[in-house]
Amino acid sequence: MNAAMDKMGGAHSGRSNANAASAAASPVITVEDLWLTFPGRRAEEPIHVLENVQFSVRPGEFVCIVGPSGCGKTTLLNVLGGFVKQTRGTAVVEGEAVQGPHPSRIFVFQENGVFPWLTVEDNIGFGLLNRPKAHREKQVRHYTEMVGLSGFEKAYPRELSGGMRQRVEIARALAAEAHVLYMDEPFGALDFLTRLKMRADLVRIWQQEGRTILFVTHDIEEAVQLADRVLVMSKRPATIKEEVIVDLPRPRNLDDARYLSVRDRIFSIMGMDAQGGTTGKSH
Ligand SMILES: Nc1ncnc2c1ncn2[C@@H]1O[C@H](COP(=O)(O)OP(=O)(O)OP(=O)(O)O)[C@@H](O)[C@H]1O
Repeated sequence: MNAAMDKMGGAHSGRSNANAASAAASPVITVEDLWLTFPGRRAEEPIHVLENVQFSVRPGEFVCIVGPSGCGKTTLLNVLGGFVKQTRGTAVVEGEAVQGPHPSRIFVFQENGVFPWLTVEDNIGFGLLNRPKAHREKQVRHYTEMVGLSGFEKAYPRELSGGMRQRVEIARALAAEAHVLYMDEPFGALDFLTRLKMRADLVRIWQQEGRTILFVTHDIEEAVQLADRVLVMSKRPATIKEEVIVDLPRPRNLDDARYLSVRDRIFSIMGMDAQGGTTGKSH
């Protein structure tokens, strides 16, 4: 067991009973000694993106990944989703080494994930086309309501706001019974108020559903608002520099001194202050 894994073990102490139960279960995601280099095109040098990345995620956990722009956050999700093959190391999801995309692991991207030619209900039911009609309809009704889109079932994406389109994507992922949701800056294109609302709604939905979420964001405040645990990546070639447990009750109060303290700790790990300035040191 390496130092990063050791830290994870130590971090479990003092967590709630529910989290303690989750901690006892086998991890749903295990990444060990993961390296990835993209070959250089023509005369370009190869790009070393990931270096000795290791972490694990327990069932039902909400884990955020933050790190400097371009460090490899999306690439890491792409490896876990089976879209990109690592150069070395292992990525195991639900007990199986990742070999390629899998229907029970679903991506929610920043935008343009919904099918513009399908209505809201057909988008949400898309992952259930091979299931009996009655089951599909029940799931679609349930998740349409859960994400607050009742009344918009027959609307097309062009008739919806950006936040509503993201709700369709989230509902589609949940309806398809994805065990693991990979979310890559899903709220990055939304305005500030919509983003705040979407975060609160996502936490509520996650609490009801108990799915495992791995969520990439640039936004440290967003990570601290959402996550059980934040993995802080270093600059490229990226590794997990540190992981920070966010042991705060939900919904989280953004003025709470404990929230601000966790947030500032992550800024400090990244060598920044909360105003976006650099501190000149990172640990
Ligand atoms: N398919 C690819 N081929 C070659 N290089 C790639 C490929 N995909 C990503 N890269 C490079 O890998 C590095 C990491 O990219 P990635 O998109 O994973 O970073 P990121 O941390 O998600 O960035 P951001 O925070 O800006 O979204 C970048 O230098 C990028 O140019």
